[in-house]
Amino acid sequence: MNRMDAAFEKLKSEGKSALIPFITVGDPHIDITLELLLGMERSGADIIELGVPYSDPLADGPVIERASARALQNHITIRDSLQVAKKARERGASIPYVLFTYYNPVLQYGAEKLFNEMVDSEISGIIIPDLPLEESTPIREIADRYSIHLVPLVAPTSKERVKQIAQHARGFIYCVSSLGVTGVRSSFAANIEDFLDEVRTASDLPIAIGFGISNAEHVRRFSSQCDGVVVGSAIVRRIEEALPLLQSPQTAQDGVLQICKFVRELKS
Ligand SMILES: O=P(O)(O)OC[C@@H](O)[C@@H](O)c1c[nH]c2ccccc12
Repeated sequence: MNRMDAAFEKLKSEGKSALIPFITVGDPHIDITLELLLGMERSGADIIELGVPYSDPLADGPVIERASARALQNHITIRDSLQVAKKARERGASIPYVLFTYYNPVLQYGAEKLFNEMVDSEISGIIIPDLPLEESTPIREIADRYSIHLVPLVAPTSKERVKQIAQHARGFIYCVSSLGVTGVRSSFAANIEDFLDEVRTASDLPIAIGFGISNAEHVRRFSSQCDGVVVGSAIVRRIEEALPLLQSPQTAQDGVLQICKFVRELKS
């Protein structure tokens, strides 16, 4: 049983939905990432998406694009993401982590090597947004060998592909709430509840929703229908706002606490 499966099962038995924050590794510094992983867990995060910064984040809006640029100034790599996950485990972190990376860094690093090291870092899953179903078989076969979940994305436009994607899904199914790129939204696709029902009937796996979820009301709205709710840009934007605190050793902890306070609000 993968750590992620256990987390979803436990939450389901408690009638709860997973709060799944996304942060970019190394934004603004790898030591801050470590403190955020531990602090967000203490603040109610149930699963954390660890974003590997990339120079060409096609599916990302401006907030995460800027976070990737800040992290790349520190030359953050996939290896750093694996190491910070391992350090968090050594510091007592127990919630599941999902590595979030575009396909190119996976190819550069070597898929076999990556999955082998993900086991060592106790990372439970991976999301590769620009890996289409048609090209995903070799990666899924490696992932299955290491019992790591290759989590697929489905969007309202996926239509009949939802069934195909669901058949090959592992871990959970990431439902994108609306078209376009990541980023805070005030409204979602009109038929979003129908879309979620469609995904629900296509698979027994947990389903999580992401894109634009930015406050406790959004989290509450989707928690009844989804097993997980992903919040990225709204958290990353608070990291950006707290940069002056985070970038000075004397006040970094205050900055971390500010972000953790927001996570606690989302979980409330
Ligand atoms: O930032 P948002 O709107 O809260 O959406 C989550 C998103 O950040 C995270 O899951 C993610 C970051 N980059 C992505 C690219 C594609 C799909 C999902 C993502």
